[in-house]
Amino acid sequence: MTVERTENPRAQIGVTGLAVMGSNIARNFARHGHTVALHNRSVAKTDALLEAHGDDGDFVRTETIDEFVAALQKPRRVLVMVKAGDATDAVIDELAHAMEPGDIIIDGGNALYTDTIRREAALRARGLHFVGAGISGGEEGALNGPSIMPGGPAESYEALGPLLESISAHVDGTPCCTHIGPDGSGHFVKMVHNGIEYADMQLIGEAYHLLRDALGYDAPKIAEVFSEWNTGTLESYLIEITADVLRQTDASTGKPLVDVIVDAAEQKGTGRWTVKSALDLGVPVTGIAEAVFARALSGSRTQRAAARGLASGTLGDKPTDAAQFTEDIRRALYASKIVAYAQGFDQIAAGSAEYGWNVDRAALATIWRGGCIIRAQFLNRIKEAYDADPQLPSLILAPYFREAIEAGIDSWRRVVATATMLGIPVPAFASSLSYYDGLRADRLPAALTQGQRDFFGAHTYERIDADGKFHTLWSGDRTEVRA
Ligand SMILES: NC(=O)C1=CN([C@@H]2O[C@H](COP(=O)(O)OP(=O)(O)OC[C@H]3O[C@@H](n4cnc5c(N)ncnc54)[C@H](OP(=O)(O)O)[C@@H]3O)[C@@H](O)[C@H]2O)C=CC1
Ligand SMILES: O=C(CO)[C@H](O)[C@H](O)COP(=O)(O)O
Repeated sequence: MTVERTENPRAQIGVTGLAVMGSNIARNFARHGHTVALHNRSVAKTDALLEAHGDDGDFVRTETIDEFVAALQKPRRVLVMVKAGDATDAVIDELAHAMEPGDIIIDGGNALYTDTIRREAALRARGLHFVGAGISGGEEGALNGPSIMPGGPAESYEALGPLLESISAHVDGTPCCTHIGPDGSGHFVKMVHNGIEYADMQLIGEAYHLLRDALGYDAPKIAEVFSEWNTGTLESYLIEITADVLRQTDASTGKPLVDVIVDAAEQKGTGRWTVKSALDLGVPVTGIAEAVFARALSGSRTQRAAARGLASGTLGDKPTDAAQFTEDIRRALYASKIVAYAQGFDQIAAGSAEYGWNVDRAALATIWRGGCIIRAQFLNRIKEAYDADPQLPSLILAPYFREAIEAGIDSWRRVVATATMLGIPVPAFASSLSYYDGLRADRLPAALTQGQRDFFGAHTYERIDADGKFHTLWSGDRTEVRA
């Protein structure tokens, strides 16, 4: 370990923002043999990191931004890991004043992609390279290998890629880091990653709810079910940690921890951003939207307290074959999960087309196989599907996923019907099934919607048997005219 205040530019990378993520990524860089300059607004965090983990590698301690920048080899590379929003702008502004043309600023926080587009343009005008990099993996991933989604100029990736790839997770020898595309693309795909994370967590939550309230299983028993599921097609980080959380006993009460945690889910904003962006792009991300709304409903504590005891209507019988119903839930979870990922990848395709990013969905699935929160066995299947057909209109149409859904469709319907009859809310299971049924429908009721729009607003409609737009003279003689 070298801990010093120096003007010698010997650090290969600087990390500013040494909270949970930044401190662990700094240690990860150091453990991979890179000399790391450390900076944090309050020096206490820098010193705490050096005190506890200075032996991890070669660090350069700095207190001010000028000192920090002076410690870096040229072209200078600084990773910013601070709170998204105003704090990120403040730090970038301070760095930009101290850095020189050709230097690279990487924002590894959960920035809103439109902020990244703005920041990239502003810094480019000053000759600086700006890389908005989505980073996923939480505390453990940051230390041992996250999934990294860097956007920004391609030439920045040439200077940066090997460094970032060295600290990322690796699956089958392939780094979980690749250049995503220009400006805001890296943060856009990280945002959608988090949206999918929300949907996946909500689906797991609904499965847990059904096992608890439809089958009467306690938390340790449900943990066993999730552990068993983690040996099959559902194998994933989120299923694995679900079993761990359910197995945890609360020290003060002796009860399962999950039973003493308040049932009001919080959110920092990336799921909400995903849905807002999907609305703007016109992409139906129903699973993600239901997950965001389910968290909002859970957090509506006053309304929930007032509504407790409202009539349920006549409820149905609980399933009698627990093993069969458990298998139904597993299949419904897998089918719904396929829909959630399909919708997320559709949104990425739409964002990529809108902004001209040319995002490679197979490459993205490849780097999500390890390191990130949504890492899962079935990302290999997603990669294969986009490798086979990069223009695939929907993941659901790829042979593997089509067959997986067909194998689970009867279970999926039973689960949604049973949950409805038992009064157990399953918004993500139900909306995913409705999406699937909507997508495969021969004829949707949208024809009626178009007729109504034409009636009250002369908005016109298309006909199935002729080209062009038409309007019916609803307030006249009701004959049809070409619009
Ligand atoms: N936690 C997680 O699992 C993940 C987080 N992220 C993202 O990574 C980033 C860092 O996350 P995390 O490590 O949790 O830390 P936080 O989001 O809690 O941010 C804390 C850090 O931001 C610094 N900071 C806050 N305001 C300012 C400011 N105005 N000027 C300078 N520095 C400021 C703090 O400095 P000080 O110590 O002086 O207060 C501290 O270093 C965030 O954007 C987050 O969204 C991404 C993936 C996973
Ligand atoms: O980026 C992440 C993982 O990929 C974070 O863990 C994410 O911020 C958690 O989101 P939320 O607090 O909204 O549940």
